Amino acid sequence: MNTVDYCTEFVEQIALKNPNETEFIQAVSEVSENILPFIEDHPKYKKFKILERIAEPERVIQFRVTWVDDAGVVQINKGYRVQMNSAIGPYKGGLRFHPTVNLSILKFLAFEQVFKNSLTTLPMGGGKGGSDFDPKGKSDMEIMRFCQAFMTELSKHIGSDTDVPAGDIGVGSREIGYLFGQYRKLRNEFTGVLTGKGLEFGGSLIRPEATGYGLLYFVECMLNENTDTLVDKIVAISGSGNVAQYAAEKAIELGGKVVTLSDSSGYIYDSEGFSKDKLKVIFKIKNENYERISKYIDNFPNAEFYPNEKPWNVPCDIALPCATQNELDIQDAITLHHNGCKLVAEGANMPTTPDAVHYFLANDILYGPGKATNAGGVATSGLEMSQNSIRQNWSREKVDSYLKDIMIKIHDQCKTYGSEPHQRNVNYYKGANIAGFVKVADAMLAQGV
Ligand SMILES: NC(=O)C1=CN([C@@H]2O[C@H](COP(=O)(O)OP(=O)(O)OC[C@H]3O[C@@H](n4cnc5c(N)ncnc54)[C@H](O)[C@@H]3O)[C@@H](O)[C@H]2O)C=CC1
Ligand SMILES: O=C(O)CCC(=O)C(=O)O
Repeated sequence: MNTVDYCTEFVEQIALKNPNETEFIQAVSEVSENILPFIEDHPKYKKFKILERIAEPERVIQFRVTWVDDAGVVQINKGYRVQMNSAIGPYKGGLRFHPTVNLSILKFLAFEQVFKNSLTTLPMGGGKGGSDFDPKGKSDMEIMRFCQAFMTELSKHIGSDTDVPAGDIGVGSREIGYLFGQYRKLRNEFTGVLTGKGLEFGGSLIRPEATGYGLLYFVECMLNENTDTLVDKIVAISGSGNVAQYAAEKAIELGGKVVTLSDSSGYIYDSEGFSKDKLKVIFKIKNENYERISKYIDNFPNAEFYPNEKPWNVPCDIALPCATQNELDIQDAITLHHNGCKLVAEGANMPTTPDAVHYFLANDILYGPGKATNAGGVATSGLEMSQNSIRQNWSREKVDSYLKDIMIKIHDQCKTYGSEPHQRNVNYYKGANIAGFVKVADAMLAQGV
């Protein structure tokens, strides 16, 4: 069978085995595009069906979450944990609370996480979980009761050496606190079973900032590779949650001019660029008041709000999608290109549709895939696990310097596997997929079928 037939058959099998799981099939297809030709050149991986095995979760746990809302009404949600691969370490990956959560989305996220965690150079397997619970409009007490009910079930399946969840969309430090409190009560043990914890109870400095900061450290590497820097670059960012906020903060610190942020209601455009003081207002709107991004205009009337639109039609040098999956499509890619965008790096997981990725690669736009560029978050979670294990708290400077070092190492791995003869740009898409695969694949080979 030639490589093209092998690829086609592989993806067909995945689609047959996982019917209607659109996002999961998309994630596996994207990875296999680079891995299957690599496997053809390294038959040991083919013989032992390593990619086929990576694409089948080791375990999927689904459970009922029942809780009582403020009006005394019983509510029922679905809870999940996908334990995808533990060949190189305990399952590790976030929890997402969002009404769109389903098995397809969590399997795609868990699959991506396996490769991402491998790239971090730390010993972490891949997992992901969450619920279709919608935190929007819920009171603090409702959030607490939901988290307690969710952890009552989840606690049976996780542990500091088994599976260590963290935050993702809809799960920040408040939710991690409630989840941790419930685990501690149920198990009567104080252990690093979650990351992203508060500093008072085992959290790590820099973890909140890590995904956004790491993204910008990676962008710096991509630019440096082309003897360029972030200074004076116009940066468009989507999202306004954890990743977007700290991506904006670090981009500004490195000399960039950040002009957009967004949420699911639309985007704001500030042609003067956000300053650190303006960002503080956004942090307050989003992290304390849980309000819409359009509130920014009340404070800065010169800025503009575009309801129900994405920020990709704003002229920029660099685009950083930091909101959610498939938020940047082919039309957005063409618009970005025509407006002069030279670099796209993903803060979110799989925010770029496959046709848009191929458009970037074909048009010499530097493209950094999320599994490499947003790995700083989980890497710093790995550093939190290390600190918990040795009962220490490292300084901000120490964690930040580890984070920077890890992002440089991820960039190096992408270069090793993604440099192509006669190509000016590193193919980070290919490099990240192959580098992430090799470590997990070799561990699986060594451990037997
Ligand atoms: N928090 C972390 O450490 C990491 C997060 N990620 C990914 O980054 C992305 C953002 O996550 P966080 O910032 O943690 O979540 P968050 O809950 O703090 O923020 C999510 C942001 O995305 C926006 N958003 C959600 N759905 C949207 C939609 N349909 N259209 C436009 N905006 C939308 C929300 O309004 C919010 O501003 C997700 O793809 C997540 O999987 C990736 C690596 C690590
Ligand atoms: O820190 C973690 O374990 C979770 C990070 C995460 O969910 C991600 O990288 O997408």
